[in-house]
Amino acid sequence: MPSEPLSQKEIEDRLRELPGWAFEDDRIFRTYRVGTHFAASALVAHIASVQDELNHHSDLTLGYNTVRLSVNSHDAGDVVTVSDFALAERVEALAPAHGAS
Ligand SMILES: C[C@H](O)[C@H](O)[C@H]1CNC2=NC(N)=NC(=O)C2=N1
Repeated sequence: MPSEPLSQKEIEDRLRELPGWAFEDDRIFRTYRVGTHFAASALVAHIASVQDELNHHSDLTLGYNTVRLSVNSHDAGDVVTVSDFALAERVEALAPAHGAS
């Protein structure tokens, strides 16, 4: 069942609880910085596992020591929904164990 698009205010209210996350071009996104390239690749693998669990997938970009996550909900017409924030909250919870900031 596709989620409903969130309003601009709902997005802004939710982003206030997610430092480091931002909204642009109908997506929410964040860049994590980690200590090494291999640590960044491990973070990508962990995020991918959670995305499969949630059946909600972001665009993940692996840099030298960064991981950029950008996501919206395709089934709602490529706009931001609660599913995107559910993923963001799960990633925020797992990131510290990877030394990500
Ligand atoms: C068929 C499969 O359940 C759907 O395509 C899932 C997969 N992952 C998804 N990821 C995102 N970001 N949006 C979706 O609507 C979505 N739908």
